[in-house]
Amino acid sequence: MTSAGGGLDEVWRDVLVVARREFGEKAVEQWLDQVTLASVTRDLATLEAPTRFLADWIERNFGQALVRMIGQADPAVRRVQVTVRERAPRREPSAPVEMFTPAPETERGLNSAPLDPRFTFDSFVVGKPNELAHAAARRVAECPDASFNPVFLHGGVGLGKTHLMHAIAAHLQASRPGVKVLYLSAEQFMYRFIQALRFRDTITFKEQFRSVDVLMVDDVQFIAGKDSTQEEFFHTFNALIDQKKQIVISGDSSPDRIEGIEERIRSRLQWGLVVDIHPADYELRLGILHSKAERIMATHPEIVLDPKVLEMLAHRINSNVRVLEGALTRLVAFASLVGRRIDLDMAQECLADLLRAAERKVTIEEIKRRVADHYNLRLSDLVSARRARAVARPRQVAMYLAKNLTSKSLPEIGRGFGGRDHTTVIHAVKKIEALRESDSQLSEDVELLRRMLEA
Ligand SMILES: Nc1ncnc2c1ncn2[C@@H]1O[C@H](COP(=O)(O)OP(=O)(O)OP(=O)(O)O)[C@@H](O)[C@H]1O
Repeated sequence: MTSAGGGLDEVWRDVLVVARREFGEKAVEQWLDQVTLASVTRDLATLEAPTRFLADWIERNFGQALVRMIGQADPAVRRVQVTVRERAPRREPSAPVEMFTPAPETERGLNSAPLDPRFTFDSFVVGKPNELAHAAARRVAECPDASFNPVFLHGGVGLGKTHLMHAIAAHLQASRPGVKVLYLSAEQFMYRFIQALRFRDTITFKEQFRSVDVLMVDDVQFIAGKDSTQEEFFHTFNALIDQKKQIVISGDSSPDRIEGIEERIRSRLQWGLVVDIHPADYELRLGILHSKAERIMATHPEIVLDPKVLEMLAHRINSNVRVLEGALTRLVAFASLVGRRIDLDMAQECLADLLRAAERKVTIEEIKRRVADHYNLRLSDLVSARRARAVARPRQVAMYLAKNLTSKSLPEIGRGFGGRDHTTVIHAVKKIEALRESDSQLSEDVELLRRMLEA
């Protein structure tokens, strides 16, 4: 028989007809449809499959049957080998820039989501709240030897998780171009998985994911409640861990707090190093603002910025870094449009809505919940008539916080605590103010609660 040409195609078509009868439509569709008969030389039939995984699988599981089936057309055939089909020249995996460019849908290669060039270690400001997360990220970026596996970064919205993930990927890309890094969001993981299901190409999907050296999945909470995606993620995760490949994952809360995630995944996510990015404190917020302002000034020398504005922003906007950054960007845009110097007046005027929203953020309900949690009380205790110290003191703390962290009036606060009179609220506020001077434990509790509520 010839080594190429129409004869081979016909033989293969006949083989598929027989295979359909023997193995069923589904098996043929899933495995053999992707294969071609490339040559028959003496007793050896050579098939070509698109991937190594598929080639091995077919040789192992269908080899004997295929010898028999091809043998019906050419009785000389005694052996079958399945090789990997050469594709059109692909991107060289070691070409760093290319690795991070999104690929066309049709391409079978493995591509990271694009990285934001601004998200590097150089531009990441380190402070107490994020120093552990930063150290873990640096460690993986400099030495992805899976000694902590997986590394799980978690924290609230806009605190720098994605920034650190991109920084790791960018660092690896620059320093170890031979290492295959795949960075993508959990949503993209799901999308690719669904595409693979749709085009009945889950084998390629599996093979691609299992061939990376470093897998980075951002916002893993996205797969919560999505059963098949979780299942697939679980298998990918295990396969990579078994091969000692580094995995880095980020989520909006620690693995034990992500709802809707299977227990076995939760426990796997906790295997390695779980690090928390805490909300930025005043110093870190100010540091980040200074760093961003310096970068802006470097490219906009015409902008004049009063340093007091940065202090005011760091003080008043404590929701998250993204909002803080947005405020600065808005100021700069405004200043360059109207040609004004950025001082306190201008900032208050330009950011009035944002500053008001930042103040309104904490609610009495949240305060009560946090305080009840902290002191191990029921929410109803805080609005009850009970006067025992174990309940009355936390209630006073909650009122004090409501006075300081919300713009509610004293009567409104009183109403929020079981319809108490505004004089009770004044008493509570004064009491806690005085106790903060003398009782360090109470002072620490209040500070901790304040920080948690402002985060
Ligand atoms: N320590 C930091 N130093 C400099 N910039 C920071 C820092 N932390 C956060 N940022 C900036 O804040 C913005 C939000 O950060 P990022 O997108 O990484 O947040 P995230 O934690 O991934 O949020 P989300 O949960 O919404 O995905 C980014 O522009 C990022 O550069």
